[in-house]
Amino acid sequence: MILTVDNIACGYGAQTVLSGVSFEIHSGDFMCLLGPNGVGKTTLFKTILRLLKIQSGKILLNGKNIANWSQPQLAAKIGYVPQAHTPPFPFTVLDVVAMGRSARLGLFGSPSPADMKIAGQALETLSIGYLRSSIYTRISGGERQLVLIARALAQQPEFLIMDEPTASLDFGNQIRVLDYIRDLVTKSGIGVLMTTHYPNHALRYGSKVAAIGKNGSLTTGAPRQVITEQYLQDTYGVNVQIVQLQLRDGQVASACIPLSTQTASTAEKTG
Ligand SMILES: Nc1ncnc2c1ncn2[C@@H]1O[C@H](COP(=O)(O)OP(=O)(O)OP(=O)(O)O)[C@@H](O)[C@H]1O
Repeated sequence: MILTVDNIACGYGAQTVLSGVSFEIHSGDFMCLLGPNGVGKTTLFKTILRLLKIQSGKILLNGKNIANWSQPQLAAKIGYVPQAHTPPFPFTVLDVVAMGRSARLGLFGSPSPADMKIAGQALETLSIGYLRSSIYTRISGGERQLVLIARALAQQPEFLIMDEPTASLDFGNQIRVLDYIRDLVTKSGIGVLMTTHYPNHALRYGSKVAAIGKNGSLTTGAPRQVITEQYLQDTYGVNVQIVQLQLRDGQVASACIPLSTQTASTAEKTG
């Protein structure tokens, strides 16, 4: 299965946020999307999910334009993990996760016992089965994020679009969730597109990276080719060094170390 974003422009009303965006995600890809605050990552996601009207260009699944697909049709293929939010109604965690099943059923479909079982399994997979009867509005922000991931998994999609899924997680849960997503990609062949503000997450976990620069231009490729010291300096205005390390298990990994908030050129002038 291939998700193709073909030269799209997206935004709000007459205002264009991003244009000329093209990339492909294949089953088994773990693509990390990097870019500064406010550049348009969430806008792009909402456009792919057809929550926002596309301004121009095409989005294709296996070569088929999804422009006229119904939401349940799309939900059977693409799951979405939004940034954690507090909903107005105090649903139980299990009900929230079961909504992932309802997304596939349409507006009037209600989840069957089999759907509730899949929802319960999604909670167990993320080791949060103990939260199933808790009220969603009364759990922590990190727990809510895990519940939203479980909801997307219950949808059993072929692609998963995740908007900063680790943003409110503690260090341990960040690594557990990223490990879990990588396993899911490797074992089940699902394709993932995930935003992160951490270049190290993209270097360590991404099989591909799409990086949006300050001017809205998008570069895609292998993590080490796209995440360069120059990209990070130009985009975020920080002086960084990317180092290669041999890990205890023999693997070689790259990591990005911030040196200071001065750009390289400022550092040269003042140093
Ligand atoms: N509902 C909206 N109506 C009009 N403009 C919006 C709306 N939502 C976002 N924007 C604008 O669109 C631009 C892109 O916002 P978006 O949320 O896509 O950025 P982002 O890259 O996801 O940012 P962040 O990294 O901070 O989450 C911003 O300038 C924002 O102010």
